[in-house]
Amino acid sequence: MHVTESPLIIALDYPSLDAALCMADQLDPARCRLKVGKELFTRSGPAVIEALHGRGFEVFLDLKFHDIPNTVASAVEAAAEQGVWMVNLHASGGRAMMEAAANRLVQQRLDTRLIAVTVLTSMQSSDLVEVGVSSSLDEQVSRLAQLSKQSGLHGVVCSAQEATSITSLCGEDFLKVTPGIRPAFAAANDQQRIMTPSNAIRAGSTHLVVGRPVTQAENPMEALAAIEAELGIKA
Ligand SMILES: O=C(O)c1cc(=O)[nH]c(=O)n1[C@@H]1O[C@H](COP(=O)(O)O)[C@@H](O)[C@H]1O
Repeated sequence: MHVTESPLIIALDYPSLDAALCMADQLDPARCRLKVGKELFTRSGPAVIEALHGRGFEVFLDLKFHDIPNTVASAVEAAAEQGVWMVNLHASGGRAMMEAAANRLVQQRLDTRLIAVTVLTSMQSSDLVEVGVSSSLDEQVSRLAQLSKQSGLHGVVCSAQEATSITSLCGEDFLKVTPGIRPAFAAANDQQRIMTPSNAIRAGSTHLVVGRPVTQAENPMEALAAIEAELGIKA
């Protein structure tokens, strides 16, 4: 497996193994990590993880688990046994769920990073009100980040807009994995809390998740190169 210095994680949000591997084959494990999400994993299963590992990529398995503690701990264990670099769950599942999952990785000596989604980057304040959360969006993200840290997780998924405050609350080493990354040339799509790649790094994001700005670009490799240039990464 190649361990890259790049903060970039490319989201392989494709409907088939073939389409995902077609993109992976244009990419280089020295340049980025890859994220496998719900659609691709539901269609292709663990075969996609194996195929990406075989090409030298570190993989973030993004299935955002949210269930009772024993179920989530067992699912996280199953993901980690496939050798993935990172796996995630929803922090709103609570302390007992997160502790069970984190403890399971320690007990089984599994070296996979476990991170928690705070508030989805597709949500804004009014969406939180609608689901009965009365605190502000920033307060909710901070609360869930601190709970994730106390529960033994390695970091969180948040928007880059919250990365600075999470660093001051949870420390530099606490991972801030930020989707909603939108270079100036890209459309926001369904993302609400967005930031450019360079501003996200300046704000303290440790990893940037980029999907459609690269995968749906007319020329994906040119789009990736533009993001790398913005970040000062030499090709
Ligand atoms: O956990 C995630 O990866 C995630 C959390 C979140 O709050 N927002 C979010 O967009 N994501 C994922 O990050 C990716 C973003 O893709 P684009 O919006 O196409 O760049 C998608 O695969 C989402 O499933």
